[in-house]
Amino acid sequence: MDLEARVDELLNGAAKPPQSLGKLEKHLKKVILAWGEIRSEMKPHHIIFAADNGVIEEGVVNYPGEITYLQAKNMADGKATISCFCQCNQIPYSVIDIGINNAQEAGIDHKVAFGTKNFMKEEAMTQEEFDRAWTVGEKMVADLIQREGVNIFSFGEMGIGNTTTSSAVLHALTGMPPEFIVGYGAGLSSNEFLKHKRNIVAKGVERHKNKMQKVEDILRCVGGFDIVGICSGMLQCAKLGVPFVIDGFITAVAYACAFRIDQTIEKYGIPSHMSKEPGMAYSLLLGNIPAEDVILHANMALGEGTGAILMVSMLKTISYTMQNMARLSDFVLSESASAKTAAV
Ligand SMILES: Cc1cc2ncn([C@H]3O[C@H](COP(=O)(O)O)[C@@H](O)[C@H]3O)c2cc1C
Ligand SMILES: O=C(O)c1cccnc1
Repeated sequence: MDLEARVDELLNGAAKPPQSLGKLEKHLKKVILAWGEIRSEMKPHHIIFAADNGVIEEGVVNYPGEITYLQAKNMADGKATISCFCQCNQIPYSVIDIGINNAQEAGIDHKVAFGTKNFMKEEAMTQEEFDRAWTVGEKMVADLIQREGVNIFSFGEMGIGNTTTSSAVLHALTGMPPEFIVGYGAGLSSNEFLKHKRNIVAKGVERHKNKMQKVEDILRCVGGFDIVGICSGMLQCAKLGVPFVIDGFITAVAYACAFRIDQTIEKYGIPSHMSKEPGMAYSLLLGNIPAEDVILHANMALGEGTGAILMVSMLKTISYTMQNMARLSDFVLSESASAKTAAV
């Protein structure tokens, strides 16, 4: 029997009506097919990349840039939302400083630079900075697989200005007008604010349009170090046969970029939560994940990866259940019931 048939047997042979665990069954099947074998243990790890963005000079955020460092520190100290979600669900996590604009320590130091440059004035990063950020994402994933046997990843980010850079990347990648992509980000605000943010996204992309033929160039010109790290991390997952969970607008944009670079990534990306940000559903769809496959619609908009942690927990639950519950073949039916069942 091939692997797909064995997974179907695992799911349909459990003592329950077929497909009664709905989308959980579908996603567990995707995880197992990504692994290439049925495994009894799920070993998750959540990676949060943190970096600052020069474009916040343009007034596209409601918070000071210092929050990136302070919240990344909170994360590393176990005091942020994502830390509590991870602790409560016993999921290990790492906070990676891939470009925080602060000399003090917050998480694991892989700082490429003290934030990107303002893309309204120049390219967000140099080619050398891009290459280093790319390598950080690849290496983090490869090391965790090799050292700790991680077999499912999830990603999150921390970076004031990240909904602006992600919107710019998505706009440059697809041509989709900013009106359909740009949302409020962290903090509720006015229509005027939204119009200004859309304008910055449109102008920033326009400014660099002649240099952005490849996805990598889009990320380099208008993206952020964290988006680059997530994108390369996802591609590394696919290369090494490990599935990953997608949550949040920024991570979904990184997924859309990764898909554009290598479509085999589709076999490895598992959706979790649908963010309030308007470009989220579209970003997933670009990587062939329809909105109906997203299990959680909780109106969260955080970016740290809280939805991913809930999804990993659900995947662990369904995996445990399929391996430990009774089988339909274990039922010992009375003769009359067997005759009835046979007749159905
Ligand atoms: C206290 C605080 C904690 C956060 N945790 C995640 N984000 C989220 O908000 C930021 C993106 O929104 P924008 O593009 O509007 O800056 C990212 O850092 C994201 O992770 C936070 C934002 C704040 C203020
Ligand atoms: O959807 C997200 O990922 C998001 C929304 C608001 C702020 N930060 C992230």
